[in-house]
Amino acid sequence: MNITIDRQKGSKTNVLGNERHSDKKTKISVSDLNLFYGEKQALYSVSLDIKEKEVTAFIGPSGCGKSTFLRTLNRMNDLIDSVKISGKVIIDNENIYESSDVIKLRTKVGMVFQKANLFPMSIYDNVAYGPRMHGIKNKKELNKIVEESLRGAAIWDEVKDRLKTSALGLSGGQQQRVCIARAIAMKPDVILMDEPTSALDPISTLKVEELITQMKKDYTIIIVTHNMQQAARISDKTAFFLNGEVVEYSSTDKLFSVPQDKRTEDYITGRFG
Ligand SMILES: Nc1ncnc2c1ncn2[C@@H]1O[C@H](COP(=O)(O)OP(=O)(O)OP(=O)(O)O)[C@@H](O)[C@H]1O
Repeated sequence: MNITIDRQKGSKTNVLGNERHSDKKTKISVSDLNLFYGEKQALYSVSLDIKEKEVTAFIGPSGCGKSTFLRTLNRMNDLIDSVKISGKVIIDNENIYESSDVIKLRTKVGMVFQKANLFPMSIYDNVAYGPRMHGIKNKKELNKIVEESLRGAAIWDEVKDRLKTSALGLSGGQQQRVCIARAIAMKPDVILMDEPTSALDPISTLKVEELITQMKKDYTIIIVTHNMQQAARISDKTAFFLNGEVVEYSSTDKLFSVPQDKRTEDYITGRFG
């Protein structure tokens, strides 16, 4: 496969991968992270830093640990009994595995899944759900959060006249943007996205990609994708995973134009995976 780097406006790196804006703060620092499902090791000594207000993409063949790693960043793997984790994940100077406040963590680090998973309720109630659970009852305040979140997810104009109708009546692409609005409503710093466009048609995919590019001015975004063109289009940094290890991690331009590792080159040129 030939990867053409078709960067959208706002690219922060040049072709050689030299950062033009290297002043960004590290938001997440992962060191020596190992993860086991029972006896089976799924992540091997993963260490990487993620900068704030950038888009970071994880690519790699099926089963290489991308989603597992993504889920370590807001402790979603805690929900699986057999999981054992060692190593550190530091977000804003705090090791998230040493803090007991998982609810606070998942508010700060929101998540959008592969398939839109809206509740069978109105568009309004879907977006207001999280804030209500956090005790916000004031109607005016909720209206403001719902509008701001839907605007932030670039779907306000499409749904503003049908906020009280079922969210499940929207198209798949619209539903996915409402899911993004639902994540935004919790005012996170970081949004994890696990293959958010894999169930969408090309036009909806493009809308979500444009949205991600706009959102990075406010959020740190980490996306798992099978689509290398997508990683090339929207991410600032890319990590290539293989068999539970990070083989290569660099600016997206550099990784796709001058990969340093033969395995990365083989993968991005379609020799395997
Ligand atoms: N809940 C689980 N219990 C046991 N093993 C699991 C579980 N989830 C994932 N695994 C295993 O861990 C490894 C990594 O899986 P993971 O889903 O993280 O890979 P991935 O790169 O995201 O794959 P894909 O691209 O197909 O989604 C695989 O071998 C998988 O079978």
